[in-house]
Amino acid sequence: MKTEETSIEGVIVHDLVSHIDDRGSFTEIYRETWLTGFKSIQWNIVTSKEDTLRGVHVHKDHSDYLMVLSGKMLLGLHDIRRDSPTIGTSQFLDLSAENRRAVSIPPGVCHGFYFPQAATHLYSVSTYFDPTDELGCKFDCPELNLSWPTKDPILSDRDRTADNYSQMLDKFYADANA
Ligand SMILES: Cc1cn([C@H]2C[C@H](O)[C@@H](COP(=O)(O)OP(=O)(O)O[C@H]3O[C@@H](C)C(=O)[C@@H](O)[C@H]3O)O2)c(=O)[nH]c1=O
Repeated sequence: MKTEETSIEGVIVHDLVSHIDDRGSFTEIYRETWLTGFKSIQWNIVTSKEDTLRGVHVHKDHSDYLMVLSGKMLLGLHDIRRDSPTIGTSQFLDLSAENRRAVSIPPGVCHGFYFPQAATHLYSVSTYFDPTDELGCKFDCPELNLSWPTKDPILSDRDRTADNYSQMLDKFYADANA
């Protein structure tokens, strides 16, 4: 397993190694000794229909470690941490069943998951689910500087009626006491 830094401090790409043989493949997806930056205490599996977008969300407490098991995900990232050298930086990463990349996302890095085709992803988190740690904004807020390849994706009610960017920042900094 090889890790790569990204243009956002603390977002790490883990290139997983697949062992392929006549039967299929075998891939280690997590070892406690890998530097995901946090201890995973909850694991989730999520299916999404074609043209679904989840997010954009940001967490004050928990980190995410995610990978795609089938299909593709365009992962949009945007840093709002006041103490980060990469505050304001945005980036897209491509994840797929084929490229076997796992990504660690720390608190304070906004993220949205877009699925151009039906997909299943697996992710772990560093704290148990807490709805009060689920801040976010509308996926197409211009301040995110993320040009999604969709204008009208399938969204949850929460994401469709989410805050605008400045409301999200106000809540994040108030909640984070940053
Ligand atoms: C996140 C979560 C949701 N749920 C429930 C709540 C709800 O009924 C259903 C769907 O939840 P949501 O609509 O919040 O799922 P979703 O919009 O996919 O939320 C996720 O989005 C991505 C972008 C992230 O950043 C994740 O951390 C998480 O916020 O599952 C749990 O039971 N446990 C959990 O850990």
